[in-house]
Amino acid sequence: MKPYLLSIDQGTTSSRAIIFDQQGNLIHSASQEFTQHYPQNGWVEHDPDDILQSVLNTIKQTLNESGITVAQISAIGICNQRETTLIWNKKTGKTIYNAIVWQDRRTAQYCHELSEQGHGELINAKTGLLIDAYFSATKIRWILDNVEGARHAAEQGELAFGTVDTFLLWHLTEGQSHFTDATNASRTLLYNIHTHSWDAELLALFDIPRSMLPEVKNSADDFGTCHLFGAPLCIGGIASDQQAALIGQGCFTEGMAKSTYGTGCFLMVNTGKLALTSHNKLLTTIAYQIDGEASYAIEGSIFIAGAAVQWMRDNLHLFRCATDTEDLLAKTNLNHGVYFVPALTGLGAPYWDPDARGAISGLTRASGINEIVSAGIQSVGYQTKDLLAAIEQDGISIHTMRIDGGMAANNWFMQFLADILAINIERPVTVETSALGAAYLAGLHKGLFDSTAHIQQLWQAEQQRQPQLDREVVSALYQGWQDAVRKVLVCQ
Ligand SMILES: Nc1ncnc2c1ncn2[C@@H]1O[C@H](COP(=O)(O)OP(=O)(O)O)[C@@H](O)[C@H]1O
Ligand SMILES: O=P(O)(O)OC[C@H](O)CO
Repeated sequence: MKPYLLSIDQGTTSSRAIIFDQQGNLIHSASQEFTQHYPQNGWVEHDPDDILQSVLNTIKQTLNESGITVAQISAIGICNQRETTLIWNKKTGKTIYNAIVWQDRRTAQYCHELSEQGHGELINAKTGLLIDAYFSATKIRWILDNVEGARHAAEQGELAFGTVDTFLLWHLTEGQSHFTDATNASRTLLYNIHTHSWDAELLALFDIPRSMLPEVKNSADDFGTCHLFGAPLCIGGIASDQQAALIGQGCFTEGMAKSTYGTGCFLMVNTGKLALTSHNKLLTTIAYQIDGEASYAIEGSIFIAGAAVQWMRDNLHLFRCATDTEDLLAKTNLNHGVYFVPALTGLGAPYWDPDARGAISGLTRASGINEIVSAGIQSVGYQTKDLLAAIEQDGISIHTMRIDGGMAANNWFMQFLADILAINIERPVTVETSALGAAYLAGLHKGLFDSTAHIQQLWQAEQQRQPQLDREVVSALYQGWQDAVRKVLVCQ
């Protein structure tokens, strides 16, 4: 009997290994943070060894602590921070450069040139994405152009590229599997989301050899076998973390929405079989691919959400622990007039301004720590409202949104979201939704779940919040936010 699923959630700031049962209950988890490297202004890197070791450590820890044996695990699911780019030697498995993280802005100038040259429309039509340093392609190109000998080695077919899923898979299968899934492929700027293939024209544009790229599979598929933990373990599911959260939140029906509040915030709406094109700078992306059939989502991506809380904690030392913010917020009126625009790594959707930088405005002699912290947390709600407005302008209306991620644990924030967005907000019992989504995919592959409808029924609300704040108050607060954002924008 193999009643459990093991999920790996390799995120931006930490790695987690979580064991779930077949009802989607979290049985045991282990997590490990790792170091962020900021070698230059706007650059963000991870040591590939930290990524790998933290994953292996947490798997061992969760197995040891839970007492669950490998023989009781049906399959592994992997979900991962998206877009982050790694390149390694196919023979040795050794990476040739650090992982360039999704937040890294080093290729912003090159992206600007591509836009100036008029490539935006073609790229958007094929990939559903916009030209931005966020995605993998320009990071791959940067490594090939800046690491000595890399381009030559790539042209000789000696190098492999992967997003974090592919990198982990390579090591978990000891070099046997060079695969990714359609959701991860859809974040590279190289994958045609309509023809479901790596796009020759885009590979030529970015000057990236085809031989580096992994084979693209379904999100629930046979990704290989891991022999590292004493007995063979099938790897049966892979999805990028935000798409995995959509799955873990049971958002399989067209129009269902989730928003994940981790380092950044990623709001996704399932658009079913329709790859809807946004006219408001949202992304079109593959939500999941099962049995050869892709479902799509429209997405708004905010680069700094929980990271603003982290920054206020670590750089300004305004509180000791993220959970302390709730007490502080409970004591603070909403109408303090302070706005914090957390453009610490530029602004994502719907502004896409890599050169915008953060600002705190509206300070008076009455302002203090409480007001600044409140402004920081409110900024995540306002940014979500910016996304919701763009989604509505694209013709989609949302009445309920399911939330998850570290910051979703904050009850004050949850109520503020309901108020400022004027929609219902729901939080599930299992907030580790990305890991859960990856586990579900692995379970689907193994036949533990017979359909996505089966998975959808497992979702349970832990808390629901309705809007309470007066509309005029909401409108005045949001107006103040829009004024504050205008002041930091560089690309108008
Ligand atoms: N109670 C809280 N209130 C506000 N923010 C929080 C709270 N708990 C955690 N966070 C924020 O959530 C983030 C961690 O969420 P997580 O989902 O683990 O992120 P990631 O997967 O990006 O590493 C941190 O940036 C942290 O500041
Ligand atoms: O690791 P997270 O949870 O911050 O998610 C990061 C996103 O996948 C970036 O696109």
